[in-house]
Amino acid sequence: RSFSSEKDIHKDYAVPNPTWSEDLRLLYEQFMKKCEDGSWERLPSYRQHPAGGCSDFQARHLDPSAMKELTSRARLFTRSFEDGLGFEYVMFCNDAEKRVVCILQGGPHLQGMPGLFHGGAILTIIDATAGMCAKRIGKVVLTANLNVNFKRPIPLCSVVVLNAQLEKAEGRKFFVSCTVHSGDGRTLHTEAT
Ligand SMILES: CCCCCC/C=C\CCCCCCCC(=O)SCCNC(=O)CCNC(=O)[C@H](O)C(C)(C)COP(=O)(O)OP(=O)(O)OC[C@H]1O[C@@H](n2cnc3c(N)ncnc32)[C@H](O)[C@@H]1OP(=O)(O)O
Repeated sequence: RSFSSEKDIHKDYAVPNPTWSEDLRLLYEQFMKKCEDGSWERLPSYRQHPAGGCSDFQARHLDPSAMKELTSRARLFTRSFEDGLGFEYVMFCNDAEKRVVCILQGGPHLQGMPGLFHGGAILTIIDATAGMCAKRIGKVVLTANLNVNFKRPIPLCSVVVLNAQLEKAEGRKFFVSCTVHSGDGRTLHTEAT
């Protein structure tokens, strides 16, 4: 049985839904404004992304017969929650500045310590944002190394802003830094490379 209907799999989830808080909506509108002159671009997001450009990689790492069966059931991890319960987010990229920003509201199913965002969930969205920043340049990217400093806990269901910046490219290696700030920009919660 597939986990999602065809309709859900092909829906773009990087748009507001009724579970979004006022804070997330406001940030979304601010970034959509920045997209108007073409410097920033909103990145659509699906439960299953097409494997375009990955076929060589898949052939090298995956068993083709298992792959066929898996494909119908697979979902992007960050899009595998019901609306409002997990990661509610939208990414925006600025290719000239080699930056990707992710605005995120972490839902109640991402709890670690009571009332706080789970550290693994924070790492997940950092990995996805920094990975997307590298993927704007590389075709297929894998994380080789992820260093993180958790500076201040993130209250569950609050809104945060991730800022990923490509620092340098060395052959096929990309070095990306990423910070997580509170929605109002006052608190640095996490920094990673
Ligand atoms: C088109 C599809 C769209 C899909 C939907 C889009 C949605 C999101 C967008 C992207 C988001 C992605 C974010 C998620 C990314 C992940 O989490 S991937 C999963 C976790 N990672 C892995 O499973 C990787 C496992 N590791 C490997 O496969 C390999 O180790 C490697 C590929 C990383 C490297 O191996 P290899 O290719 O054999 O290279 P090496 O010769 O070993 O090394 C090359 C250079 O890299 C340096 N290096 C290797 N490992 C590390 C490390 N851990 N730390 C630092 N540096 C490392 C190594 O020293 C070599 O450097 P030099 O060339 O010698 O300078």
